[in-house]
Amino acid sequence: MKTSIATVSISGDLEQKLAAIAAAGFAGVEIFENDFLAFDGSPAEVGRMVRDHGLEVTLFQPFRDFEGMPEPLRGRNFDRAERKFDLMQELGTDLMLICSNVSPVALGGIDRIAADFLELGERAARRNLRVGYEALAWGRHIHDHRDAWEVVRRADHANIGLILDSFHTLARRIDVNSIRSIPGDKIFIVQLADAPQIEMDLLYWSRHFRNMPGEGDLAVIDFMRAVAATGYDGYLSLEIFNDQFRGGSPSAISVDGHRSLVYLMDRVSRLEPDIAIQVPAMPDRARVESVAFIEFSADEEEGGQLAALFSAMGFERAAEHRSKRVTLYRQGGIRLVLNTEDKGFAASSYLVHGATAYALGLKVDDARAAFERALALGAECFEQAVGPDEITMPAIRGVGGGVIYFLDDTAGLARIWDVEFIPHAAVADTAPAGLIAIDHVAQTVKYDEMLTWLLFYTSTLAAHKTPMVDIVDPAGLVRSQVVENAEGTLRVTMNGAENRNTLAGHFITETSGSGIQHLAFSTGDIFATADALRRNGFVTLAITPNYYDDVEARFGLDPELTERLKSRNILYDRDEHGEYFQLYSPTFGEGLFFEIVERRGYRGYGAPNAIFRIAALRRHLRPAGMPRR
Ligand SMILES: O=C(O)c1ccc(O)c(O)c1
Ligand SMILES: [Mg+2]
Repeated sequence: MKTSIATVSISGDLEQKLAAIAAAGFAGVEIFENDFLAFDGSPAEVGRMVRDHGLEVTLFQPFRDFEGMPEPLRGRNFDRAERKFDLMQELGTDLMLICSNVSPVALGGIDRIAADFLELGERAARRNLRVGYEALAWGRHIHDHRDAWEVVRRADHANIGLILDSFHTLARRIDVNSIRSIPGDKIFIVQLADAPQIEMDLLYWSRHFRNMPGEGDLAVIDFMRAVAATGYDGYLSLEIFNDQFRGGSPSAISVDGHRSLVYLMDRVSRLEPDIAIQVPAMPDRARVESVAFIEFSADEEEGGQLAALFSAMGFERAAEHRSKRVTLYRQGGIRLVLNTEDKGFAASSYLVHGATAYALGLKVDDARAAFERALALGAECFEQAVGPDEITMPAIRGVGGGVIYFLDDTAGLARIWDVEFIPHAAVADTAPAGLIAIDHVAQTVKYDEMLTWLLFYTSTLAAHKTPMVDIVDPAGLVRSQVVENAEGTLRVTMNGAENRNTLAGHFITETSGSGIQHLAFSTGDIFATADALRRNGFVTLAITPNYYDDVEARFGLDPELTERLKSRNILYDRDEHGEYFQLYSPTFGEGLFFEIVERRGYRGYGAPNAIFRIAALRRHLRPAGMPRR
């Protein structure tokens, strides 16, 4: 498969853009005229720069307001096109993109437009150039790829073809199956973009909110299936107008872009196995069976505090690592690993981020396959020296530089706990609290990394994302989106912080980056759990009495239930599937905390309660500017 990206999709000057695009693995680049105009060098120099990076110029664009014009504008447009043909020849590309005319004086008329393209085709042919016609969703007369195709068909010239752009087709909800009857060789290039589903003016939506395939809500897979069915096997070119990307990291955005194309085509080739496009072979998305463990890094002192907290939550100190200062805590199906080594990755993570949950172990159907797929999608492999009796778990780097380990039932990996750890003779300092499993892992990320990690998870693991919700923090909005699988065995909530004053923003600032901010454990009986926790000396986050008045009124709760909730600081929510109960620990360190939930059919995450628990959690934070500990 041949991948390309338009220079407008990323930030930086032309040199920075090309370097990032090449490093991410693209083969081609669309040169946007403005990037060229702003560059202090000749077209030939730009062409050389592109080729020096091992890239090809896939097209030059955009040429605007060409077709269906009255004289003398029509004549001038041909002169203008000839000038750009000169430039293209110097640049070293044979394809020009003409987007449909938006001028109020454009005359329209499909045969008039076709005649203009026939004449331009003749001129292009003299120079061995080609021209592709793209219907902008807001074009004056042509705003549907079916009409653009009719123009191309009537022009009937070898050097005139069609350019498809998923945004324009999908934004207008045009039936993508209409693409299946277009001959593949008349499609000169395919541009791809996704976008979040928001109701707004088409032009504004397109120019500011496009994102990478798989990052938005449009049916880009269906679009691409239809394109693939035509036999098309040319470039797949990202054209992403996005305000955030324009200001983002050129390399990170390029890596996301490349991943999005590989992932898209992986999905398409599984649905349409006979397509002409060659798609890299890789294992299918990994099925997550459970969150097998969470590993914390800390020094001795904070490690002791965390251990006390685990103990208060009813965890049993189950085993010690044979050779390292690593302790395994267990309760129900939950494993927490506390690493207080002063060497190795955990120690360096502690130095940089403080006491955090730096690693996530996922039990998948096939750990090797999950690892291979992640690498094929551009994930960074994680390796560190293992001791003589230790097992190497396949691992990659995840959010905030943390680690994701893959485990499975194969003999080598399933035995890890027995091989590496020595069990304790029952040392339960406290009574179990009925915790069963990890309900969800909550990661806090910088807002402009949200799309990166959503794509990372959904492309690697068999999981989907849910719509974004706003979480109201007294100090600002936090955007929250969930990655989960249908079985409910993987639930990762991602909170994107835009400003450092929010609880999430504070966590990012003070721990030097994104990471796991809280863990939610499930229980089958939140009231019994709350009582057990209390007996263990666990301090529950205090919720205001005002909350309970409101919740009782809002849901029409039995006052007796309200009282049971209130006396235990349990929050309540309900959706069409059932009820939800939550309680929280105060924050530990720079904002790490724990949650305990009981789901009675409920599918959400208690978003309406977030404002109340955030306000309460904030009361425990170290004031800004005060030294750590
Ligand atoms: O927003 C635009 O004007 C514009 C220009 C060229 C394109 O290929 C496109 O999809 C949009
Ligand atoms: Mg386009």
